[in-house]
Amino acid sequence: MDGLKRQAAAQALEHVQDGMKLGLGTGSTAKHFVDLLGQRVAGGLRVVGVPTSEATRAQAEACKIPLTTLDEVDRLDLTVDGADELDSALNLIKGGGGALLREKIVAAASDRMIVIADDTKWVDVLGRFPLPVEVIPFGLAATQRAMADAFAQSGVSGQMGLRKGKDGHVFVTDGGHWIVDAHLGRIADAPRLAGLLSLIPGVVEHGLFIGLASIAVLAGAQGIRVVERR
Ligand SMILES: O=C[C@H](O)[C@H](O)[C@H](O)COP(=O)(O)O
Repeated sequence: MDGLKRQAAAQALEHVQDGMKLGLGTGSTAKHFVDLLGQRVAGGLRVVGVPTSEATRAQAEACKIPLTTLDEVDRLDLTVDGADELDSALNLIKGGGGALLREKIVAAASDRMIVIADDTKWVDVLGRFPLPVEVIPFGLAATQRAMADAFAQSGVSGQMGLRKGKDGHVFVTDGGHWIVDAHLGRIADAPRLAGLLSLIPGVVEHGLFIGLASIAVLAGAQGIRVVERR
């Protein structure tokens, strides 16, 4: 699986040109991209990157990739990031690693977003992967009740769980928030659910990325498949 992730990352690297401003994704697939990009930078490629997490920042610094921020640059040319699930409309579930908020800010500030993944992430309908929703700790129960209402209005239901870290404590995001994972199974109308979740005051951001990805590079046993958003 790791080999497939690296193949997808290598293919995405072909879209990178000298002088580009890049969004650098987070997760085990994006990690390959940052690693390969670092090799190109060492070979003379000139780019600047905006990392989508503290983990990616640390990796990029170790690879000597020049970094910037969204305060210093206007738009980014391209973001390359992984996904937990994607469908044929190139709508995504992201946030399995807890980086969804910065990932979405960076993707939204980019002219293009390329999603890199092994082809097990490709699904007919989003939702088998639990949907991460980043929330403010204050008023958690009220936020979860509002989330349950949003689920009902968009025709889905399921258990919600507050994410815990490996140490058993509540997982805290880079932004200091918590994550509720919603086990919905099948999200028939992801754009509608995305809109409803965005209206809830205690929800900082959710892991549905609607209309942000322009290209998906999927690596599988049969080779690489490139899908463009219609
Ligand atoms: O928060 C994490 C990100 O959204 C990741 O891009 C996503 O979880 C996919 O990660 P991986 O490439 O490790 O499967």
